[in-house]
Amino acid sequence: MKEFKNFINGQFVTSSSGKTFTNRCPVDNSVIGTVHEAGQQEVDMAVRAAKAAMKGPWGKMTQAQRTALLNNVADRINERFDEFLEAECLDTGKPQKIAAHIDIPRGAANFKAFSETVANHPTEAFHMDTPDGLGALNYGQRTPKGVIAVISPWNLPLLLMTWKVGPALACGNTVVVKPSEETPATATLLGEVMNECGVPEGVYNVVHGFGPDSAGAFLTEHKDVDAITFTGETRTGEIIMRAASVGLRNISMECGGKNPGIVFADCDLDKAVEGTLRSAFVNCGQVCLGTERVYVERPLFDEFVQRLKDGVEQLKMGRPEDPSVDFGPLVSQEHKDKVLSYYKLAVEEGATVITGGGVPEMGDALNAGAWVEPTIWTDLPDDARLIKEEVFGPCCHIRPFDSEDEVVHLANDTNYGLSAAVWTENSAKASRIAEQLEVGLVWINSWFLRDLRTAFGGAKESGIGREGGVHGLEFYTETKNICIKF
Ligand SMILES: NC(=O)c1ccc[n+]([C@@H]2O[C@H](COP(=O)([O-])OP(=O)(O)OC[C@H]3O[C@@H](n4cnc5c(N)ncnc54)[C@H](O)[C@@H]3O)[C@@H](O)[C@H]2O)c1
Ligand SMILES: O=C/C=C/C=C(\O)C(=O)O
Repeated sequence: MKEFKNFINGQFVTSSSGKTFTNRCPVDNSVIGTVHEAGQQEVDMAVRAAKAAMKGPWGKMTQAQRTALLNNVADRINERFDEFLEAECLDTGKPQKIAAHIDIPRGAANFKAFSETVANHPTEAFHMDTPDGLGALNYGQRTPKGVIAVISPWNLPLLLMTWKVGPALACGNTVVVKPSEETPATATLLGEVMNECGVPEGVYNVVHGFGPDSAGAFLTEHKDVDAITFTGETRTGEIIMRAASVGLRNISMECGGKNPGIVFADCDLDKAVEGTLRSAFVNCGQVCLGTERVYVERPLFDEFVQRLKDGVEQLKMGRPEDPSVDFGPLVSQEHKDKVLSYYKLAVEEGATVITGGGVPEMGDALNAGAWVEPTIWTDLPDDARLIKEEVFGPCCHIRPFDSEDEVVHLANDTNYGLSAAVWTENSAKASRIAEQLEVGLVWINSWFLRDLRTAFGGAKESGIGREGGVHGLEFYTETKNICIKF
């Protein structure tokens, strides 16, 4: 039985209120351990420690010293790779094969990439004329914002948390992280790594708990938090924006999606099927960038539906440690109930179920887990709730289209605007479509291919702001203009 404590000022601390909650593994609903819930007192301690650390050794380090420390953190994550892998897969139930390829390596890489960005991006400089003819020089200086609150979700816990902690620390800030209550393990383990690498106390803090009336709300409402970076549901983002409005604190929001996949008849069909299989079903469909609406040009429609169905029916479900397994459970019983309610709704709204639609028979021990079948539907009307709302499960709806204009209209007919995948061998058409899509990210003939130097974020209700590369620097630093009169 494990214990997950808060990590504050370099120490693992229990909750002064004595409040705890149970962390369960969604594979079989077994108990992993007990999590110590942070109350107002622990959140105050964490923010105080983070604020003090800005004035301590961390605040006085050179960029090169900080970079060296963050590189050590990345290396240490890789040295303790198997522990991170096991912790992440117990919390989420995801196959180790996937986490070993995506979550843990990116968790480490996030600590390396942004030090390079900080070192290699200049600030602006402008010479200006003045009436006396002598002129003046303006130049920009980036300074850390201070204490950054990081609120992260459960679907890619280490990856999405370090995607924020990496640049925040590379820019010289300190952080207080509130990981999802579903996945406390890797954020806690990272506390050990920070200590092992000699990251000064108070630079990285973790408070465990829930959203409302718990650590999430206490942290985002805290007046000494200077900026908040959030990944999660759009409705949660709205609540956090309200909290951030007090004291005009800056926010970065990476929220939900209802992402289209657009498959033209001139695509490379093998690649389009394989790519859509990944984009709709990897991580049990729990990826914000995942495809939940697939539009296929009519001549290819029947063949594509059949090929995707065949692919889905070959996915192997099972325990995370089995190397042949591609498909795990959802993250929790609660999320399973939500996804199954959408499976029921789809049928009520008139869907034809091409495959799946229910709960798989997994055998005795696993039947208590959060398993659902990967599911494909066709024939839903464009205004169905299932076409409008994010399910965040292993499912997609496939609909035929006849023209470029029609598919652009269908793809954009949503409140969300995170990402899209376009499949065609005609690059002029691909660019034409990509430029018309109201999203933050378009992949052409690929999906979730990430270059950390590029802008990442969503349009419409999928988010506010961009992180990644220099865009992250804009959020994690305050740019000061210094004007020197000659
Ligand atoms: N755009 C992206 O980059 C991206 C990436 C991953 C996930 N997501 C989105 O995240 C969602 C799934 O994650 P989730 O269910 O963990 O999201 P969620 O919004 O329920 O929770 C996210 C985090 O916010 C915290 N939280 C909840 N209420 C809060 C409150 N009132 N104040 C402060 N904190 C609060 C939670 O405890 C958790 O740590 C999906 O909508 C998905 O699309 C988006
Ligand atoms: O579930 C959402 C995945 C988000 C991925 C990233 O933020 C990233 O790759 O940096």
